[in-house]
Amino acid sequence: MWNAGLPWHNGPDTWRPYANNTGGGVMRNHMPRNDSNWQNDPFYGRYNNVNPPSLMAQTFNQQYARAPYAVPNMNAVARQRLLKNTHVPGLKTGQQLRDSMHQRKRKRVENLSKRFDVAVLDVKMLVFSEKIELRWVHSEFKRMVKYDITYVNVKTNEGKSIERSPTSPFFDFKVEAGETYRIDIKCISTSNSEILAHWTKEVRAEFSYSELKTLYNKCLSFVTKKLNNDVEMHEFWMMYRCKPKIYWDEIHHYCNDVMQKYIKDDNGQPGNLINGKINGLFFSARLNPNLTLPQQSPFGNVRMCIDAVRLLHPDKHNIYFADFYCNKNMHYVTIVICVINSETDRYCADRLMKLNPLNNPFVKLVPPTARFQPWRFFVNYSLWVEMLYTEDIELNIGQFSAIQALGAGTSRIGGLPNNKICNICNLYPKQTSENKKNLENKDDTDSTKENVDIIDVALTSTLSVIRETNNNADSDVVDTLCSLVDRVEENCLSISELCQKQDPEISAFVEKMNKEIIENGFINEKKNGVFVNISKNLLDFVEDFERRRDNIVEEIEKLMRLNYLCIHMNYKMLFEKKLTVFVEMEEFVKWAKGRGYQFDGLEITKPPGNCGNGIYATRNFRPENIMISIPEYDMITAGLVIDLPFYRKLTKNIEEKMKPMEILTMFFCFEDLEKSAWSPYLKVLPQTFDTPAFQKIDYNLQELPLEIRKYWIDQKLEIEQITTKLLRLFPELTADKILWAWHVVNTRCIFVENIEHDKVDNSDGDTIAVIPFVDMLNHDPTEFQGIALHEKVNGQYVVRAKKSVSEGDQIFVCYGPHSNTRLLIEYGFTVPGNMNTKVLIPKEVLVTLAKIAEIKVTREHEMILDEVGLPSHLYATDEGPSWALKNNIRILLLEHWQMANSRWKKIIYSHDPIEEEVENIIEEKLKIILTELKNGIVEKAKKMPKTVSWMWEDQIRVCETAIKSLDN
Ligand SMILES: C[S@@+](CC[C@H](N)C(=O)[O-])C[C@H]1O[C@@H](n2cnc3c(N)ncnc32)[C@H](O)[C@@H]1O
Repeated sequence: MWNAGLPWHNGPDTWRPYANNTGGGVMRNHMPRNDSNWQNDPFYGRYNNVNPPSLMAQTFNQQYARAPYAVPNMNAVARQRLLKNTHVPGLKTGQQLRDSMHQRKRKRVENLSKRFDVAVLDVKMLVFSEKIELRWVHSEFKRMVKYDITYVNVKTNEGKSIERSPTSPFFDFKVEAGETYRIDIKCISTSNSEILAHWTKEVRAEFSYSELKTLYNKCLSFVTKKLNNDVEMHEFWMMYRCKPKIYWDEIHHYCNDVMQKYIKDDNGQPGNLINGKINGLFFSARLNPNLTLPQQSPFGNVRMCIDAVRLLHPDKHNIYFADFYCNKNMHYVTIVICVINSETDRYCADRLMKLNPLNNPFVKLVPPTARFQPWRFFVNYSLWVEMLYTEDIELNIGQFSAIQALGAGTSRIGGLPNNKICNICNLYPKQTSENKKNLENKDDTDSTKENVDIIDVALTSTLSVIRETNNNADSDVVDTLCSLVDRVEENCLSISELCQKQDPEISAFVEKMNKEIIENGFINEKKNGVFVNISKNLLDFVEDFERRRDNIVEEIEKLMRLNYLCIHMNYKMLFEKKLTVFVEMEEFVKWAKGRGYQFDGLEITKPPGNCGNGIYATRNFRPENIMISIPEYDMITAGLVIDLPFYRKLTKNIEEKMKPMEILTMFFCFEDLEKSAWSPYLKVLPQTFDTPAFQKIDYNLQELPLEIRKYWIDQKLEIEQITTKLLRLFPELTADKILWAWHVVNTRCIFVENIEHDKVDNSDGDTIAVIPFVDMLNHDPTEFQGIALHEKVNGQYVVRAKKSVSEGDQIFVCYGPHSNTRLLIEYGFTVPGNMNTKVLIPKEVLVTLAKIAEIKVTREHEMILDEVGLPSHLYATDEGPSWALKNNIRILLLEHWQMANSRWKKIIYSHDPIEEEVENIIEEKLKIILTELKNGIVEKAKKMPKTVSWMWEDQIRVCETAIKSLDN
């Protein structure tokens, strides 16, 4: 039976004491059992550390019985040699390397901060894995300054310097994920070159939260893609960690039997948020398809097993998603396990994606169904789940067994690089993200980077040959060999070396390896054959590579040439587009100033996110200050358009009058991008819109909340009617052009009371205008600082500051107290945490709910409800149900005698406060009504497709807030 009470081994090995193998001790107090009833015995669960028969692994003893030379003693020279050569994560040698790296980094940062003794610039920074955005406050230093920005990759020392004027206090640059950049911004006087202020920082290019979330979603779709969203998981009972014997030796001899966590290496996505940031110990829970523990590991020849519940208990641990990547064949997900409220837990809670331990597709815990039953644990097997436990672990909580090693612990110092080509797990797969770099290196032989992968594959297969060949070999020796192969690999993978065709180096390494084997006396009569085979394989590999290298390189070059062509074209297009956008905006600003628009202290910039352009303050404004002023004659109104010679002529034969919306839509359909007097303005207008109408999404009416249905129907009707009419009047137009023009007007027009015009049909009013520049202001329903008004006395349309505005702020206005559904349908965006969400309760629904709340509703009540005509609305604010809704309930609670002879009017329209007793009943009934309403919406939401379910969830939240306020 697997490790059940039998001694670890009977040999004279000195490291035995830490291996909890004596049959006693806290974790090992089980009795060896051979019965088949283990599943039914609660004592025989995960807590007593005995494994079900399906988990039984071969113990060391079993292996020992078959292979007399398994795990022999290692002589001191060999051990020394191994320590020197082998890179085993967690082993002191590697740790020292990393410690000194960190020390150097700290020193660098300290030195940097000492360099300048001047004011510190206030810089805000957004870090992504592919770019870093900087924005700084230009306030104290008035006009006569410039900003020098330098960024340098601290590893390669490559970087750039650029200069920025005070009107452009922002900059962004592309980065390599995982690389650290030193950024310096200096504010320099242009008159005497004195440095007035300075800011510097070393920043690692790593995932922003949204990037991590995208990676998480990619991982989710990877694990759910199969079998109609069924996640492939198997149960496990133990978590295990395999390492070379020397690793455990070291812990036993030098670390008091405490396995210390160590800094996470560079495995995985280079931009992940854990490499070099948190300490941990990797564990796995993956079993063979027949649920037995694997008998081989690439990480070492001794396996430590720990009861899963020790490392993974929802009361004690939080788990986080940290990474998703692949190395050619296998996809990996990295799950971080933290002791709740530990330092690492706090770090992870701020940066990583927390997983629900009871419900996630990677490592799932199932609570006991009865008392004394143990927790159950499941792990996904469609990808490799790496679990990083972030605390130290005492060796005595584990059980140890010997297994077959397939390697030395890692095949690269610092970790294996991920596969950057894979579309499944890369946010920016190599083909696209490295366009620029590849283009710049077009003729550089570095291009043979692809070679790396081929050689990588070849070496991996060499390793597998070694594994196969030396089935019975001493695993310490195999470890040494593997580490040497790693070193060969590390050397040959240097691209420039490879391209200079320094393959002899590989041969030199192989030779060196052979010498090492002989020097250390590993070879004796018995094993000679095995090692000759191994070295022969390596030599074969080198020769084979030599033979095929030219072909390989030629093939790759062919591919690269093709690739470059595409990359070059794409990059050129992208660059040209960016440049065009920039130039167009400058042209627009010049054009606007030329027409008398005033907007000193403002500039148009693209804010983060997907919201087009926005207006930013480049200086402070006080409340009431005018920020924008536009001559009123420049507002684009229906009256202005219809009087323009071109449109007068165009509409001369049209007898019917056109409405303002139709005229403005016609204007944006016909204005010529190049020849129009508004050309610079037309060029900065958006080409597309995110509204459902523009995206051609047709909602099923029944799936929309009542609150928005009418708005959606009306919008569709308006677009349909305007399209039909404009196509009839101007057959040269297309429906798509009309749709675009209608959107320009609808998303940008502003309420203005226009003077009546005899050629404009103002039967529905004439209150819209498109006002260039002002229409660049984005919406914020709560924090808006701008109030826009037509100041007729001054003949200007102005935007004033409602409150103080600081330099660097984006200026917002409020488009209206719109719910997110309305914002989406009308403007194509939503606002997180929008308090204007509204739940509409139509009269019929209110009456039905009132009856459920045992209110006796009669025809008379309904007639009074109709006559009073108050809407029954709920809003997301926590002030409770609206006065109107309460009043409607009050109406429904009227007694028959109170309604007779219009007596109800005195009650309902009275200014006296409602009596406390009545108020209490109203609230009691409202609570029942709203709870029923909420339950109804919850049921409805369950049936809704994803595209609209958020709308229903918003409605549920509003109901819950109202119910809660009644409770209070
Ligand atoms: C009057 S325009 C504002 C200027 C616009 N951003 C541009 O690039 O021209 C209205 C449009 O701006 C975008 N927008 C405004 N406020 C937004 C916000 N808070 N979030 C996202 N997009 C917003 C929406 O696309 C909306 O249709």
